[in-house]
Amino acid sequence: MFEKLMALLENSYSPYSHFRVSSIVVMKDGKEFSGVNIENASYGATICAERVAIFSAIASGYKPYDFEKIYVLCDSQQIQPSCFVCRQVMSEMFEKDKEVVWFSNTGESVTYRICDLCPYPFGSQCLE
Ligand SMILES: O=c1ccn([C@H]2C[C@H](O)[C@@H](CO)O2)c(=O)[nH]1
Ligand SMILES: [Zn+2]
Repeated sequence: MFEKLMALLENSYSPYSHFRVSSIVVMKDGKEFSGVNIENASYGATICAERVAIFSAIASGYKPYDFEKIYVLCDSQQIQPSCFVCRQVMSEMFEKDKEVVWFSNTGESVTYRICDLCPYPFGSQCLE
């Protein structure tokens, strides 16, 4: 997975931050979807790699809880965390015991459960 994520970094469109991120989601049926961060001159229009990967799976017809695991690589020697917008999206799409793996560009990784990264999530129950 680390090698795939490193190769995927080449697709990152990050001319403003020069901070490249790649992500791969693995579905319960084994299918994989890729994402990279895609920036914009209107900075707020930027989207993170994690959400591109997750939304790509949804656009292909997958549903919430079809997701098994998400891998993320930041092009940094230190392991970097996903932002809280991505965590919010993960918490809606993944069951709470599923795992997120964050890699540095040296191949080091840490693994967390979604429920530990999103301890008090805003969810559909809040809208009832
Ligand atoms: O969870 C995150 C946080 C940031 N980025 C990207 C967005 C932007 O292009 C760059 C700097 O914030 O990193 C991600 O891809 N995922
Ligand atoms: Zn994010």
